[in-house]
Parts: sequence; structure tokens; C-alpha cells
Amino acid sequence: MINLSHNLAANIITPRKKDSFKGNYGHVLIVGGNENLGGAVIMNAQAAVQSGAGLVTVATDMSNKTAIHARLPEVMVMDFRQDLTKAVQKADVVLIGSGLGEELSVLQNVFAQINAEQTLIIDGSAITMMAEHNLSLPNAQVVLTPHQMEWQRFGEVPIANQSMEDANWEALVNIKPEPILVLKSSATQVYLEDDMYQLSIGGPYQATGGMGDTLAGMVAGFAAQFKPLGPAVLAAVYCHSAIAEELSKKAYVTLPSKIAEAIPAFMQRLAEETVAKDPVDTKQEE
Ligand SMILES: NC(=O)C1=CN([C@@H]2O[C@H](COP(=O)(O)OP(=O)(O)OC[C@H]3O[C@@H](n4cnc5c(N)ncnc54)[C@H](O)[C@@H]3O)[C@@H](O)[C@H]2O)[C@@H](O)CC1
Ligand SMILES: Nc1ncnc2c1ncn2[C@@H]1O[C@H](COP(=O)(O)OP(=O)(O)O)[C@@H](O)[C@H]1O
Ligand SMILES: [Mg+2]
Repeated sequence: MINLSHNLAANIITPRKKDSFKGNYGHVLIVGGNENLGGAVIMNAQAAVQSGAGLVTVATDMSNKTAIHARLPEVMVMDFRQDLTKAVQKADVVLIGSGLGEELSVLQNVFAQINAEQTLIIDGSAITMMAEHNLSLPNAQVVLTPHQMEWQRFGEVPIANQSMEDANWEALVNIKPEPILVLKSSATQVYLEDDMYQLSIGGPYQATGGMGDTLAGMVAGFAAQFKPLGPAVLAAVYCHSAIAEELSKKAYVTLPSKIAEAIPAFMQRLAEETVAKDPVDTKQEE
């Protein structure tokens, strides 16, 4: 077990190169939000944009379009019931499942289009549908972000056993291709290659709807910009709870949208630590 520490995040969030443009920071496609759960994709998208993804497109139920545009003018919107072939092809990272409800054909279409080089983050309703319909993972770089009930459904590990590392590894052995597992709870664990990382920050001020949707958007935004994928996921998980913990000093609950608003300033502080540690290198990049 490795403590998911500040340094793991600080090492990956580095200053941006002066001659870069949006194409260097990845295109995220978010697929989710049925007619009742559009807020989930707004929270995904807000977190992905604030994390610094170069471009963000949301494929969703069209009843969500005006709300998304009103909240997030940075984001492009399309109907998740149209052919998603081109949209998936253009994406570096696809996040599917937050607020997706029971839109099985949307899930199957994305699974059919994704390729082995792309990152696929699977959250919320997509995990529940995979369990209900016995779907396998597609061939992609997969990150699963279940809460405890979703992991019980898909990984078939009873919630009571999920604090036991071995029980989760046993379930992971049977899942191909091997995903990165972010098992969310009051003591979130990340299973990555042969290691389990334990988050020791965060708290019950995070127990509010949309908190996981915000995390999923951060994972997508970080995965779009920072390589390799594993450390990017760890950094997103750490920053999400570190921001919440900071906000909790002055707030009884830390709303997901407030966490998203605080992401750029928090990332800037971590990037400045890189400059302080390595001033010569950074100067050469200017
Ligand atoms: N504003 C929105 O549009 C929101 C949309 N949401 C979406 O709604 C869909 C359903 O997700 P839900 O998680 O609400 O419903 P689920 O039915 O998938 O999970 C909730 C059930 O799991 C149980 N549970 C046990 N341990 C838990 C744990 N550690 N964390 C959470 N639940 C635990 C709860 O008691 C409850 O019975 C997802 O796609 C999700 O992304 C939610 O994120 C809430 C906000
Ligand atoms: N008591 C708690 N302590 C720390 N983190 C918590 C606590 N309760 C919830 N969280 C965090 O909030 C998020 C909840 O995710 P999830 O249940 O998927 O939310 P939603 O689907 O409503 O967006 C996870 O990141 C989880 O770790
Ligand atoms: Mg969730």
C-alpha cells in the first residue's frame, strides 16, 4: 500500500510550454446525462475544462444543450443518439457514464468505436449497465471509477470486503484489459499495475451528489494533458480531495462546482513547486 501523497501530484503538474496550443492538451469527449441527469455531465465538463483539457465535447440528451451552453461556453455539445464514430475518433480521452441512466445503446456504440490507444474512463451508470448486461470492457486504456455499490455490482466484491486489498485484486484479475481502478469511498483506493494507493485526505464534507462526477471530469482533464496515464489518474484523485479539504476549512460542505472552480489555482501552486525545485530546466523551456 502506498500513501497517495502531495508529491505524486506535484511531480506530474508541470508548467506549460510557451509555444503550446489547445491541441497539445487533449480532446475530451464526455458521454452521459439523460434527460433527468444533465447536471452530471455539466459537473464532468466543468471539472475537465477547469483542469485544463484543450477541448471538451459533451455528447448528451439534447434537452441538456441550453443548460450546458449557458454554464460552460467553452464546451461543444452533440446528441448522444447520433452516430458517435467521428466524435470518438477525434477524442484522446472518452469519459462515459455519469448520469447516463439506462442508455444502453449509447454505451454499446462508444464501446464499439473506441480503440486501444485511447483512454476510456467509465463512471456511474455505465458501470451499473456493464454489470446488469454482462458487458466486457472494450480494448482501450480503461480507468474505472466506481463507488462502493457500483464496484459491488460490477466487480462482485461485497462492500464489506472492499477494504481488504486482496479481495479487490482477485476481482481485478478477471477483468480484461486490466483497468486502473479508482474505488471511491471515505477511504478511496487506486489499483494501478501492481500497487494499491490509499488516499488519506478528504472527508464527509464531500458526501454530496455530483462529487464523483467532478472527480471523473478531473481524471479526464488530467489524462488528456499529463502522461503516463497512471500518474495522471493519481494526481487527479489527490487534487480532488486536497481541494475539498482546503475548502472545508471555511465550508461545512464542499460543493462539487466549488471544487471545480478551485482547480486552476491549485494546479498553479503545484506547477510553481516544480519551478522552485528545478529552476534551470524551466528556464530552458521559456
Ligand atoms: N445532478 C446529477 O445529475 C447527478 C447525477 N448522478 C448520476 O446518477 C447516476 C446514479 O448514481 P447514484 O450513485 O446516485 O446511484 P446508484 O444506484 O448507482 O448508487 C447508489 C446506491 O448505492 C449505495 N451505496 C453504498 N455505498 C455507497 C457509496 N460509497 N457511495 C455511493 N453510494 C453507495 C447507496 O446507498 C444507494 O443505494 C450515476 O450515473 C451518477 O453519475 C449522481 O452523480 C448524483 C447527481
Ligand atoms: N465521507 C467521505 N470522505 C471522503 N470522501 C468522500 C466521502 N463521501 C464521499 N466522498 C467522495 O465523494 C465522491 C462520491 O462519488 P460518487 O458516489 O460517484 O458521487 P456522484 O455519483 O454523486 O457524483 C467520491 O470521490 C468519494 O470518495
Ligand atoms: Mg458517481
